[in-house]
Amino acid sequence: MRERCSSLTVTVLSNRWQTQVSTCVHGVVVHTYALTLDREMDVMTDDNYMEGMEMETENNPTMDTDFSSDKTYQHLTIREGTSSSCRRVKVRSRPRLQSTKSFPPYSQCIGGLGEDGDGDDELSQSSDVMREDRNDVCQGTERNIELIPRCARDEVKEQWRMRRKERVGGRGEDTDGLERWSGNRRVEEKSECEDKEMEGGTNSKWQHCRGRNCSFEIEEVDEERKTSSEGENEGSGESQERRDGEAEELIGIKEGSTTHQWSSPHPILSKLLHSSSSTSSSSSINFSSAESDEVFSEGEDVGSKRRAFRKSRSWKTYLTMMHWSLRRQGSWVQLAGHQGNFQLSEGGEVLKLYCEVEAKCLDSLMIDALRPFVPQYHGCVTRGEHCYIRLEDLLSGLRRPVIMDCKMGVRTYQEEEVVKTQTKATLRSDMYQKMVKVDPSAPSVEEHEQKAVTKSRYLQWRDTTSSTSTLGFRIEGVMMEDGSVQRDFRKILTLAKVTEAMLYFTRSQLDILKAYHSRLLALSEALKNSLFFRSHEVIGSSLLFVHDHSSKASVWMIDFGKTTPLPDRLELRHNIPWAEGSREDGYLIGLTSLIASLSQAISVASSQQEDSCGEEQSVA
Ligand SMILES: Nc1ncnc2c1ncn2[C@@H]1O[C@H](COP(=O)(O)OP(=O)(O)OP(=O)(O)O)[C@@H](O)[C@H]1O
Ligand SMILES: O=P(O)(O)O[C@@H]1[C@H](O)[C@H](O)[C@@H](OP(=O)(O)O)[C@H](OP(=O)(O)O)[C@H]1O
Repeated sequence: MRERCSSLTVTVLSNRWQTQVSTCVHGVVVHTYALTLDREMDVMTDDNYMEGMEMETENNPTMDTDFSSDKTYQHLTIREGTSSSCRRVKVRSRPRLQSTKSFPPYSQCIGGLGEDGDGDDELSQSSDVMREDRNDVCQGTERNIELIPRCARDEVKEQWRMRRKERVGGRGEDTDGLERWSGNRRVEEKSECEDKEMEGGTNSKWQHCRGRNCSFEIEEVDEERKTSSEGENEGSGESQERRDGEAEELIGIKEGSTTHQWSSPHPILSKLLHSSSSTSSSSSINFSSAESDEVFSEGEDVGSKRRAFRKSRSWKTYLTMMHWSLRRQGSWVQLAGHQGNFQLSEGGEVLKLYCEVEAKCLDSLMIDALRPFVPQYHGCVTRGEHCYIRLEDLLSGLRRPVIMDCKMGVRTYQEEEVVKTQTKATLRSDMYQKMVKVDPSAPSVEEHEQKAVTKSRYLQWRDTTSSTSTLGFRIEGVMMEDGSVQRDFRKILTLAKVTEAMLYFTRSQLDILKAYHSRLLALSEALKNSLFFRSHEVIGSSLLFVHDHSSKASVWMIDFGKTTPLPDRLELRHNIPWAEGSREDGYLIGLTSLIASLSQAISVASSQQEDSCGEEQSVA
């Protein structure tokens, strides 16, 4: 006989809600725990968030009723049937973002199917089997050097180029570097078959991958909305405003991601999941506001899901809680860099395709003065045929993050690339085409004839057409809270324009600007004390600026794929221009420019604020 009961406990604590949902089916308790929500339900706290769902047998002795036993809190407990057990909240700490007080407005939900989405599927399916054997996880890099004799990233880049060529068919080369991100918001999800073989510990018989789980939640909550509006509010006409609000919430879920675990699938969930997964074939989804509708209606068997859902009305509450919980998860966005380099992972991590150079840098950085400025590095993991480095997801927990990627240094090519060009140059027609697209007069006569340029020629040209050569950094891209991406900043040449970009990026919010400014000053201090910095040529590395509407802002050093150790006893100053053979990278020139630009932006924003205060006073 089917035995089903559920309980929901909501603990109101100050301005947060802590909740636990427990459901008992067949004598087994499924509970969602530790949903810690702000009252506005959209502010993620940095140090506390819902980690997942677990399953226990009802007689499991490890019960924990932390929340309900706390007498100082108000309680709202809704119970049907018998009670359940709840395990201790899993709290994960991560470096704190600097808090400020402002709340940037956001107008739309983010999302976006980026270009090339179809191709992404192919790649993620072919290269990422996503069956993570815990035994494959190796700390450090030694094992991976054996596993991957050459940098997997090169192979993947090559694959992308090949695939791009195939896709454009007879038209020849990539015309605008589509193997790289155009900056659209992107979430890599796992394919259906991968769902079935999700990574898991030895105890886990069945696990649900975060990507699939997300789409399931979206579909089900969406269905709930449809069902209730049809069944209960038919004809009453829901206001568009509310629908929009809900859609926004749903996007919030879709972007979110988490890994939930059950030791066996709940029958209803299983059914719903089955219907969900069997209708969704995408293994790689890019969300865009323009195409988000497709995400919702992707060949779904709406009727059957509706029927299933009607049977499980009691799950409404449960799903709503899941909805809330998932909103707490950050959304993954890759603003710049190579397509196919990243994968989502569970537990606030992202996986970046293994590169020995980068892994070695990260190893060193974890014991360096720069550690607080670098995403936590958790060693490597093998997935399918590739090895990945496990990095802290710097967007984890942020909602509608606003991001800026600044590529640091006065050059983005390594000295060896220049030498290579002089000895055996590989001609790149894709780079020639990118060049011509921006400036048809840029290639030399010879290059026009060849319809190709060398990589170092292209990179040098790119550096001079951006602020890289002059200011020691360039803004690779900016993504605003609505998901819109600006890549035109790469053409900026002057500090005044960078300042304008800063004001745009921060919407002139003083607190955010100040937070960034002081973080960069702190970084500047740390760089002085860094052995790593002194002994490495830092090329093509970025500073990732991240803030969100909840007044958090921080800057992180990322991308060490072209950062190489110097020969013994050679130390760089990093603040002088490059001359061939000097290996100077000009990283500090870039940092100084960024700090100067932020100072200017702070002055501008302060006077804007004073002006508006003055205007208000004169009106009053
Ligand atoms: N640890 C992280 N947490 C969150 N986002 C990240 C992280 N690392 C990278 N990203 C995102 O991915 C983008 C590209 O990162 P990165 O520069 O490391 O990639 P890449 O492919 O090596 O780039 P490039 O082609 O410039 O060498 C960044 O702009 C950022 O949006
Ligand atoms: O930004 P753009 O104008 O598209 O140009 C790319 C950019 O300079 C990348 O830094 C570079 O990758 P690396 O940093 O890894 O060298 C890439 O080379 P690639 O095409 O060989 O990957 C270029 O195509």
